[in-house]
Order: sequence, then C-alpha cells, then structure tokens
Amino acid sequence: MSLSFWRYSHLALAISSFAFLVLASLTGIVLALEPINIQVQDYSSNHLEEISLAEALQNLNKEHEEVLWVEVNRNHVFTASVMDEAGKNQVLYIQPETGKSLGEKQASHPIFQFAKTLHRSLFLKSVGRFFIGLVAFLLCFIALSGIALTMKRQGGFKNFFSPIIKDSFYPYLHVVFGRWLLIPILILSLSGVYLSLQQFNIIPSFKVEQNFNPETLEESTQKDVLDFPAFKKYNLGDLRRLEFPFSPFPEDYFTLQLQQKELIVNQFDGEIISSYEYPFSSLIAYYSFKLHTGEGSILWSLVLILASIGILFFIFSGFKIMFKRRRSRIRNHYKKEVCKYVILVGSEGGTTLSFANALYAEIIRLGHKVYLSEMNAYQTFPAMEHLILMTATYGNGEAPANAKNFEKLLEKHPQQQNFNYSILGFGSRSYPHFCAFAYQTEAFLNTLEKAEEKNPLTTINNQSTEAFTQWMLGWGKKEQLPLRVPKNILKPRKLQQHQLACSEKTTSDKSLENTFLIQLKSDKKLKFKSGDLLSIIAKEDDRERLYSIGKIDKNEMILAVKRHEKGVVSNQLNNVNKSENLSAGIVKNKAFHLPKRSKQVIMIATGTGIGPFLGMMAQNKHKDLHLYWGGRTKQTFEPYAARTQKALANKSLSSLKLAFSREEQEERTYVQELLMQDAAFIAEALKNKTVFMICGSIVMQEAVLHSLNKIGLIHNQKALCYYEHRKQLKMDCY
Ligand SMILES: Cc1cc2nc3c(=O)[nH]c(=O)nc-3n(C[C@H](O)[C@H](O)[C@H](O)COP(=O)(O)O)c2cc1C
Repeated sequence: MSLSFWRYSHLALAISSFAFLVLASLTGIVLALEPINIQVQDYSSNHLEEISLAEALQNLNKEHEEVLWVEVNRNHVFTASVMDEAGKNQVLYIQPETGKSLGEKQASHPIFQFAKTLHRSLFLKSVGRFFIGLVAFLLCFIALSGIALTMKRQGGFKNFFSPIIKDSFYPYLHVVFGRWLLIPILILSLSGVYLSLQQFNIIPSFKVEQNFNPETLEESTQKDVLDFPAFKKYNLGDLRRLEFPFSPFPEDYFTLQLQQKELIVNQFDGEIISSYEYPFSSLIAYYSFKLHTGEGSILWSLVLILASIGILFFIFSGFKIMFKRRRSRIRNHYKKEVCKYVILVGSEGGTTLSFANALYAEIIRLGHKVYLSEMNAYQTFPAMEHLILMTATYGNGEAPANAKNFEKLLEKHPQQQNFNYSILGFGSRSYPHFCAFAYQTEAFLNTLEKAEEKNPLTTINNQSTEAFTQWMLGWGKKEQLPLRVPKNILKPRKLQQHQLACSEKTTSDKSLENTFLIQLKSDKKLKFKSGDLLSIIAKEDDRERLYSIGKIDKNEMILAVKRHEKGVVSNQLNNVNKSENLSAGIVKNKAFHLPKRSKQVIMIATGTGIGPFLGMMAQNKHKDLHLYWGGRTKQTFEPYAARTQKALANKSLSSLKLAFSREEQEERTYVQELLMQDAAFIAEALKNKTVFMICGSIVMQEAVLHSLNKIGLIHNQKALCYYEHRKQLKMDCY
C-alpha cells in the first residue's frame, strides 16, 4: 500500500479522535499512578509466593474471631473480611506472615475515582463508554498505521530499529519516540478495546460451572488448616480469593479462586471436591485489565505513563508537522493559461514547497506571471516558456506522493510550444539514492522534443537554504531576473550582537580573485569555535550574510572573504579600517566543528572555503590534520601561504596538497583529482573513521563527493552513504 494511504489514514484517525485521546491520556497518567502509589505502601507485599495459603490462614485464625473471605488483589495486597467478637464486620489489610491487621481498607482517593470515571465513561455512562471504546479502537489503527509509516520510512521491517536519518525536528522526534512507544500504545489500545467489548457484553463473560452435588457431601473429622492438601499446595501468589463456608454444615465448602482455576474444597479435610479451569477468554480479560491499568507492576505502570505522555507528544508534534505542510499550501495569483513561468513541486513534508513559494513570491514581486502547482498537476501550459521543477526524493529513490504521476502526465499532455526547464533536486546524502527522483525527472524531460534544459540539474542537501539561495540567484541571473534572497526562508535569527574590531587585513585585488583575509577581535569574552558562522546584517537591505569563522585566538577570529563587485557586506568588510568596529552575531554551527573523537581529519576546500580550516590548524594540538586546497592560480593561495607553512612547521598540519585549475597545462588540476591521486591514503582514512570536512563551492563539493564515493567503492567496496552514516562527512558549502 502506498505511503500516502498510510499517511492520510494516520492523520485522519488522529484528527478525528485527538480531543478524546488528550483526555484519555491525561486521565491515564493519573490512573497509572494509583498502582504505583499502592505498591510503594507497606501493605503491599513482594513475598506472597513464599507463604502457603495454609500458613496464612492459620495466622489469620489466630488473630481474628471469624474470617469471611480473603483476597490478594493485582497490586499484591492481602485483604481479609473478618468479624470481631462483637459481630462487627471489617475489611482489613493483613500482614500475611503474622495475620495481624495493617489497617482498615481505604477507599480509592477521590482524584483517582474522578479520573477513573472520566477515563471510562466521560461521566456520560453508556454513551461515554461507547466513545471511549471507539477511541481505543481508533488508537489501534493510529498505532498500526504509525508502524507501517515507520517501516516505509526505514525501508522495511528489518530496518525498523536501525538509526533514523535526521531531517526536520518534529518529524524526526515523532519517529524516534514512535518506534519505542508504538508497541506499548498498541497494547494499551487493544486491551482497552477488549475491556470495552466486555462491558457491552459483545464478548460474553463466562460462568463458572462446578460439577458436584453439595447434598452428597458428608461430615468428617475436622483437620487443621495446616494439613489441608489444597491449602498446602498453593501459595498467596496463586490466590485471587478464598470464600469461607457459610456454616459448619457438610453441604458448605471453601470456594478457592486461583489465577487459572476455581476449586471447591471440603471444609473438614481440605480435599479438592471439584475443579474448574477458567476459559482462555477469562485469562485474556484478566491480562487485558492488568496490561491496561498497570496493576501489579510498577514497571509496567511507568511504561503506561510514558506511553500516555507519548500520545500527548505525538498529538503535538503531529499537529506541528501538519501545520508546516498546510503553511506551504499553494495560492496562485494568475491562471495557468497566462503564465510564462511554471513551477511544479514534488514534496511530501512541505519543505520543498516552501522553497518554491519563496521563488514564486520573488518572480511575482518582479511583475512576472508565474504559476505554482504540484508535479501531479502537470498539464498543458499554453504560455509557458520556463518550467522549473523542484522535487524531493522518497523511499528507495522514489517520487514523493504528489509527483508519482508526472511521467504519465508528460506523455498525456504534450506542450505545443518550445520551453526551457530547470530542475532542482531536494534530498539527503544520508540516503543511498541521493536526489534520485530529480535525476529521473531529468531523464523523462530529456525525451521531450520541445523541452530544453536551461541549467544543469542542481541538488540541495538537507534543505540547505544557503545552497538554495545560491541556485536561485544564479538562475535569476540567467533569466535576467534580479531576484533577491527571500527573507522568509532564511529564518530571522535573534543573535546577540558583538562589537568586533578589525585587527589585521590583507588587500584584495584581481590577481587574488578579489579574496582577502580579515581578522576580527573583541575586547569582551567571545564563545565560539572554528566552523561557526559570523552573521552580518547589511543596513542597506536588512539581510543577513554568513561567513565561516576560523578561531585564531581566544577572542579573535579570521574570515576568508571574496569581494563581489556589488556585494554590500563583502565591500563593507573590504573597506573596514584597522581598529574600526563592526557589529556582528555568532551562529553556532556544531555540524562543522572539528570532531572531538576522530584523531585524523582531512580538510578539503576551494578558495575562501579555507577560512575555518585556518583556525582549526592554528589551534590544533593533537590531531592529524591534512589539507587539500584548490584555487585557480598559484597566486590565489598567497594570502594563506604563511599560515599553512607555519602550521606545517609546527606540525599542527601534517600535509598540504594544492590544486590549481588555471595554471600551465601540465600543472592544471582540481582538488578532487588530488584525492584520486592519493586514493590509497584516502581509502585507508575512510576505513579508519577519519572525518572529511569540506568547505567551499557546491560544485567542488559535488565533485569531491563523487571522488570519495568512487574511492570507497573501488578500494573498500563501500558507497559514500556508508561513511555518511558513520558521520565521517562534514560539509559547509555554498
Ligand atoms: C522517509 C524518507 C525517505 C527519504 N528518501 C530519500 C532518498 O531516497 N534520497 C534522497 O536524496 N533523499 C531522501 N529523503 C530526504 C528528502 O528528500 C528531503 O528531506 C527533502 O528535502 C524533503 O522534502 P519535502 O519536505 O518537500 O518532502 C528522504 C526523507 C525521508 C523522510
């Protein structure tokens, strides 16, 4: 069955029952506390199996005038109904070892009684019971569809408990907790359904049928209870209830209810007169009750509390996920017939759609007609000149639900006019088939005569807003659309602003590809690490620019910057004078810190991507660091040469390999080719859990990952996703 079937079932069931589920979970938490409360009190015993029924009764007889019945409840509490000399009847908690009273039996606390009635019937008697039963039934299906969704996500039952690939916060936690709590929730709901069916007599309760005639019983010599075979054989752990005979007449007897059967016991000699094994359905009812209430086990009560809290969390996170999807709904300004630009989206979680919405808003802002829809809505677009396809990949490299029919629709709706297309693939490198559906889409479109690919297919890893922005600005340039970085996808951050003074700066010029190094220092204590990002907001457009930080001293950092002709912040940094202050915030970027555990790290960069690595090598004491760097000409490395030479000399950098792409033919090479030349070393490093850190352009990242994948496959027979799973790849590319 398809992913969307399970997803919609899960969602529809949860929405239809969420109010009742909240109520049932909250009251369930309170009710699960009751057995814990009872079992931690003194009158609950954990040694019932060690005391035979005969001993317990003898002790009782010593202490009490007359006993009417004794009972051990599910919370291991031994209780007796006794009559004193004055004929007063009391129900007492009894210490089985002595037969002494531990106090009169207490009624349940009013809060538990209130929670119980609310939980069982919502104070609405049969109607309420019906609804609660129905909700338990729906909860079973919510749990089952949750299990199916998790299996789909994890790639089958075998991988149910393998590590979960992290995507967005709430979907990730929904699955993490779901995996552990789905089974207890399923047990909770199934037992709830059973109890409800029993209450409505849909599952009939059984009647004990003992096969004997009391009239035939005869009086005999009274034995001591200690010598009663039935009472010697069973202990208090086996006991549910023992009813004493009403009178000393021979036709009266003991009725002994054990866990599995009921016995009729002669009151004179203790012989078993008749026995009745409870039917299987009674055992199910008994265990359903225990499993549903947690009675008898503190541990299971705690699991039930966790499951109830889990249900509340799933409702909360489920709504968060749903609202995120709804937020990215499509609202078009123009009819499809008149639009020059058409954006079609393949998305399940809604993030791709929010990126598409950002592009849509920008095109609209520039006064062009654009139509946004899902890929399954492909049809004839008579005015379309540019088709932009933005699609995620799911499952085993498959299409998201709203793009599954795209291939068929392409055939069904041929366009009359020629058009250009650009494809943007959203995916995660943690999956073996990275952006596979985007590539499939490209293959489908390649077969169309009227369609021409305008830009090479671009992939976006882990919903990187930086990578998307880069693509969008590049695409806009080609289309001659002065697109701006959309504000709404780069979440505004509230960062503490620091005053940083420029302590050192190199000059940028054309021969250095307009790159320069700038050192910034704070008078006050700064908390940051190499790999964190410096956020500078330009006053001109109120938008944030991010630079990778290299930490070179306690409160001092270095940035490698490329000056863009019209770049607001890069020019501001380039023009800043020594000791002049600028205001900036620090964004933690834990994913790109030097790994704590790995002893060896291979750093790969192009151009200004070297920035964070300059800090890492400057502060390195114990790690074996290797740097591969690529630039256009030898000269472009000059700003970094002194620092890398110093690091090599003091061994904080073990090796340095440089690639220049615009030097003489024989020297011309790319950084990914350096890796291929060192394939044996790289393969060994991959095997030994060395971490690879990549910083620089997206194009270089793609090429480097391709080389690493190749080396892994050839030398170690392992694809790159294997190493990604082992957290050996850290990337910060733009
Ligand atoms: C269950 C599941 C399976 C996925 N499978 C793949 C995959 O095979 N290849 C890939 O590149 N990305 C895969 N991804 C990552 C998504 O494509 C990526 O997170 C994308 O940005 C989600 O976009 P959406 O929120 O618009 O659906 C998968 C994600 C999930 C949750």
